[in-house]
Amino acid sequence: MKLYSTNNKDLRVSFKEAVFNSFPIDKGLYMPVEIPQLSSDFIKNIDHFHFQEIAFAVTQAFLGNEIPEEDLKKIIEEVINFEAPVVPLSNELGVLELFHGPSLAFKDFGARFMSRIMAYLSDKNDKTLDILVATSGDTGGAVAQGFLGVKGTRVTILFPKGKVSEIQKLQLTTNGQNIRALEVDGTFDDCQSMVKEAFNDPELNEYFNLTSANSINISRLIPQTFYYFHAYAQALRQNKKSISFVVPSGNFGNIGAGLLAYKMGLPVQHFVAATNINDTVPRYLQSGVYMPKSSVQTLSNAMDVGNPSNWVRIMELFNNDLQKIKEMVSSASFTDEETLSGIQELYQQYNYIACPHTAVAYLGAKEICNAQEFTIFLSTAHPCKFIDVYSDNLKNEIQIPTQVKELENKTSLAHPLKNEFIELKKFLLNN
Ligand SMILES: N[C@@H](CCOP(=O)(O)O)C(=O)O
Repeated sequence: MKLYSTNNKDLRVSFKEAVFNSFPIDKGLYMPVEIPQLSSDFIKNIDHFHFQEIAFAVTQAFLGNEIPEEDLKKIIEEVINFEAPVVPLSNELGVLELFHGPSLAFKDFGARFMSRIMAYLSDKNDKTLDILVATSGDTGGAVAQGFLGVKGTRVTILFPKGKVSEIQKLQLTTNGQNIRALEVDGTFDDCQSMVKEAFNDPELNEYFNLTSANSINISRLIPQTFYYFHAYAQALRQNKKSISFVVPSGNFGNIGAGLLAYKMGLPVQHFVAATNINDTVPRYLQSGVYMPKSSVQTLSNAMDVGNPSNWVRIMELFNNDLQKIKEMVSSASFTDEETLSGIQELYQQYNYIACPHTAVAYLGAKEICNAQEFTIFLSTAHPCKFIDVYSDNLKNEIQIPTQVKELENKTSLAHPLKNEFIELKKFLLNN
């Protein structure tokens, strides 16, 4: 698999280089030179395959023989060891639950795949791999779980002070071992831009073997395509042939993966990117002017992103043709008040308890849902991660999984960091 940079179409790097360097020096993002196509036979019969088989076929389409079949199968079996069910709510509406992994968020797919791929591809004699990750809430916990105790790696998580939920904070800050957390006095966008700056800093690159575990890294995107194919397989089994996806969107890596799956041959009618009031993309699709804004805090905190990294990849998938994008993707934003009514409505109408991000996706789904097709909205995190958002009657109904109960007795350790790149640099050089 060869990749180019969105800022330099002539550049060619290998998959291994893209995984370990993650962010091209020209500040673009890596994209596959060729989008692999899955055969129409495979797609037609996809309902005969189980999740791991689908994930294997998709990865092999990208990587060819770069990883021998037996080794790749083993990696996939380890990564995909939890379910991603499509739960039907009605004839027209289903919810794809992506929160059954260890950190209770969809980020587990990407983080688990990435940690196994990095361990497999790294040269044993390489110096420690320093993984930097910015999080608005969910990525950090998944990456911590994915890399905890992985030899030869050290993870540094930057998160915005006071802007993640209590459970998310515990997931980020109680791991110890090779995982450390920096509590930044700023927003997620500040954390993300500090991390990006680190990749372009000559001194840091001389001392450290730096890479990213955010969705700017292409190895996060590949595994996030798996569940779109698997959802389609499940829809076929439920006799639904025409489907659309509604994706709660922050950094746009999740919907980016869905659109990649579509470009690989997955039959999808339409995508909706549902956002909270951090609405850079909905505004862009409406006005044609791309104007990122500083992110603001909302109840769906993992989507508090003002400058979504992956939008450039989506543009690239459609040859930067805004009209073509609009034919396939629409976008809508919702306030916190609407999100809370979405949560209530889902509970009252379907007896379903959704996290705030999922509720935003549900509101987006309501806008396009129709009798001719099956609309699947993605549920990206378990509601227990946002327990303070719910009214008492709902709170009491939320089952708390063991991994969350276990967090309660752990000690939280985070290093405070001013919102300045030089502070991050000093921390990295001195610790
Ligand atoms: N929603 C994210 C923000 C980072 O996004 P990523 O997909 O690039 O890792 C989070 O929960 O941290």
